[in-house]
Amino acid sequence: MLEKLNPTGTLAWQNLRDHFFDLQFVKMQDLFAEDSERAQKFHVQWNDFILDFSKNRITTETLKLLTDLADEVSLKEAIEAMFSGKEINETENRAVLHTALRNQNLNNEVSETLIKIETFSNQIISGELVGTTGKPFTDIINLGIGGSDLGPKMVVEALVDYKNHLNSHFISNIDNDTISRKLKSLNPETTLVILVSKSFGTIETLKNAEIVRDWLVSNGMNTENHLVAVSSNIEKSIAFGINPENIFPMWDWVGGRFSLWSAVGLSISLNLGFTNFKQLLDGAYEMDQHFKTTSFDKNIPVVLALLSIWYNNFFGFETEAVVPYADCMKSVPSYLQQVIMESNGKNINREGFPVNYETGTIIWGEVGTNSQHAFFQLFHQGTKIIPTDFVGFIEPFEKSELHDLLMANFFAQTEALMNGKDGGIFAENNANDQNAAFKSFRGNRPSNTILIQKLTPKTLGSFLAMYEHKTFVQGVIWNIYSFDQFGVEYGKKLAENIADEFKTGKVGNHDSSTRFLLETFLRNK
Ligand SMILES: O=P(O)(O)OC[C@H]1O[C@H](O)[C@H](O)[C@@H](O)[C@@H]1O
Repeated sequence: MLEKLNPTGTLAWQNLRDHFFDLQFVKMQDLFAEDSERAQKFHVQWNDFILDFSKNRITTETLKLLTDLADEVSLKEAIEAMFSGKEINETENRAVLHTALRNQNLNNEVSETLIKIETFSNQIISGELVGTTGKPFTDIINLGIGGSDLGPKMVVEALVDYKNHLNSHFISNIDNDTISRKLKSLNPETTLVILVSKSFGTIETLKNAEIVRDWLVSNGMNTENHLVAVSSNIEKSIAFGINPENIFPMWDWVGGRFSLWSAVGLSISLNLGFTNFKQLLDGAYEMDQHFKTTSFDKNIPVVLALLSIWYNNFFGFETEAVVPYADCMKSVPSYLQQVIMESNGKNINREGFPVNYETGTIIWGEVGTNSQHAFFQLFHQGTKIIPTDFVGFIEPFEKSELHDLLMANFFAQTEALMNGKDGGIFAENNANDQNAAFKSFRGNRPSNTILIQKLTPKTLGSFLAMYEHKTFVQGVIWNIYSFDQFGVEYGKKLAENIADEFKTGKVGNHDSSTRFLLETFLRNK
């Protein structure tokens, strides 16, 4: 399957370590001054994308050594193993084939499901399929959590300009106040509910589903007309009362956090129309081809992954940020948190031993310019360095001068982070200002600029696949399994035990802190 190679034992890693000692204090300002071709050397132009990665603490030698590392850990073979459906999710004995969902030449069940999604979406959007009382649907609730929520929610929000008349609602958490507030605002006659759960065993989704089912029934609705499910567990979906006709399948070879391309994206297709959903898949497919066939030094996901490894494993920068300059992309950071941190938050290598190097990066972010007015102070002058992906679009959905102002900020930030101001606190020209030390900053703070022509279903598809593949590359290099999530599952189990204790009112065997808290909760509720 995937090779089991400790990356720190490779020749490339040793070379990178030596190279790091030479480069650790290098200033990007000097690298730019020395080489007028730097931006030319360190950028990739592909389809509607430009990745400018020249504002990083790298030289040509760094990129060479990083791609050597990718070669030495057999990244090329790993990519082929994933795309060809080998069981690279070895801890769960599963293939990892979300890429097959965007390649319709491959798989019959995928094409059949796509046709089912298309037909159903058209019938709901046109009003051909109606609720129990004969009224067309106006509102769609997506009930799911984690990968069954974050992806579709983020896409529907990001592509708001492509949305049709249907109102979309996403309910994920088991917060009674949220769901009851939401249901009070909706008309059951015109509400369609999609239960999305790969396992059909996630307590949050099942509890919320029961509440919504009761709401429909108590309002005289026939649930067959209002409830559909997306799940790989057909039996449990039927047992819950979903008409088999209304079940959209998914498969164990699609991980939850990679599932928006499957029927989990049904709410995308309903809210944006099937044609746009298909465009999203096509964009991802094109990124898949780029990832599969392009040499590593020009391969966008690979370059992003290698840079992130350079900072995480050699400079020791623990977190990285993503800052999209488009309000509608505000859920992108939380979506990426699941993709990246659930995948690579692992400390056991593929041989089953603890790793002795850093793995999963911490990803966070917020839209620009809002983030500039919130946490960018620390980016510019804090003691920590946060490598940041700046994501911006050349064209807005509607032409406007306001967009130029937004993008002026976008470019200004990466420039300021790299160049700094007044040459740092010891610069001579600061001598006459007693506050000079506070006002100057050293710069040399790395960023990637991801400049995309326009936010469309297609470019969004490519953009999301780009981060999926970045995550995959990092897992391969770190010699960890990126496609299981046993940590999350353990937390679910403990919550179930405590919920049982609440039912009996008896606190079981816990550490003294947990016991104290549970007893206090039970006493005061
Ligand atoms: O789709 P479901 O089976 O309900 O799972 C929903 C979520 O559950 C857990 O949190 C997993 O760690 C996620 O990867 C998954 O997306």
